[in-house]
Amino acid sequence: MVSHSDLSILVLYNPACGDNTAREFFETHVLPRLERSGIIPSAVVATEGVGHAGTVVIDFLKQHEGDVAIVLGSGDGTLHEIINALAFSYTNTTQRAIPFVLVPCGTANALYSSLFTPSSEQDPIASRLSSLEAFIARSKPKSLALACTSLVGGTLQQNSRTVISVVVTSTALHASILKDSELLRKDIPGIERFKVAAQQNITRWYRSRVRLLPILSTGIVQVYDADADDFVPYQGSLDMSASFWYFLSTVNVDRLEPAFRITPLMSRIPSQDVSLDVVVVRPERDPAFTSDTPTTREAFARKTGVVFSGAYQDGNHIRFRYRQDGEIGDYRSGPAVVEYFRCGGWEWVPDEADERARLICTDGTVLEVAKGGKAVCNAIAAIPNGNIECLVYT
Ligand SMILES: Nc1ncnc2c1ncn2[C@@H]1O[C@H](COP(=O)(O)OP(=O)(O)OP(=O)(O)O)[C@@H](O)[C@H]1O
Repeated sequence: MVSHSDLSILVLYNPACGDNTAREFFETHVLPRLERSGIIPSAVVATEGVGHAGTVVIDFLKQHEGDVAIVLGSGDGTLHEIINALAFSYTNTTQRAIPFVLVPCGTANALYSSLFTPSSEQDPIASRLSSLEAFIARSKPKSLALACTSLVGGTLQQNSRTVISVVVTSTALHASILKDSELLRKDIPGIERFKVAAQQNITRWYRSRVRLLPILSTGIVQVYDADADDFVPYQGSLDMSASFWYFLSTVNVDRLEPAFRITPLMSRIPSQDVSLDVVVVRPERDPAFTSDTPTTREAFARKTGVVFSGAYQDGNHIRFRYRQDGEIGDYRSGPAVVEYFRCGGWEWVPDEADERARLICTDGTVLEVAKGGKAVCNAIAAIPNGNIECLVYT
């Protein structure tokens, strides 16, 4: 195992993330803790704006060709920026492993709160230093899975691009929430803004064609079976042409906020393969559905509060089923409200007439599929450029 003195350590924090206290937290807790352990960073840098984190990391890697570690004080967005800079702005010819020490300083910190389950009993400062303590104790870092999404086809050339996410890739309601919540950031800096944006979008449905892609190593798509309380091979059609209320996939995380456990099986039944967990809500599966009208959508929206409540109750929403009259609850039988898949990837082909269906969220950044185009998302184990493996101390 590499000792700390053989590592080049970059300490990097985003002073503008979350509630703007990363600098203070690093000066008061992180840097003194490293010093007390005799660990001397090669550089300590505060990011200066959008994109800066990626530049700093690439410069650091060019200057330090041996083993490195990055102590990162930020939210998920800064990690996302770094990974995308490594994928698309870094010329790399050798295989490299880049371990991150995460210090949660952002708004939601989905990755950190998935890796270190939050507990109200824990000291609030110590609870933010768990990855740092694992690094100091020289624990073995764990590999991060990635999701690679390409926006392809369509007429707008400038929209053809590829993005890598480390937390979430979504369309439908979640992408709408992220788009609208950015406009609320100034007035509502905390995670409350996601709830406000959810209310603004709760009655929307998104028309699209979807194809679920099998896990490469097994050739199958799995679906959660509430009776078995386990994944089983999915026997339904991998192609869906439908209205979607929710369509969201994650890698690495079982929650998007400390208490919002949207893909709980990510941690409860860890995947042995390179895969994504996908949660889908198709309103037309509701036994009470007859036709798509504004009234139907409003009635459905009134019921969906239960789905979100379930996600906040330790991810219980994945057990919910429809009663014959369309009521949603933890019933013993009936169609699943949330379809929960584990697969190798997915394709999303938005209906050309449905503008909002073209939104794709990758780790909080909202992109748009060109009219007539599609998004293709695949789980990958490492950044393809030079095969860079990203790891995290846990
Ligand atoms: N000095 C800076 N001033 C303003 N913005 C910055 C600065 N440094 C970095 N940024 C930008 O801040 C954005 C938000 O950072 P980050 O995602 O880490 O925090 P967050 O949004 O508060 O948390 P989370 O992603 O967990 O919700 C990033 O997109 C990054 O480009």
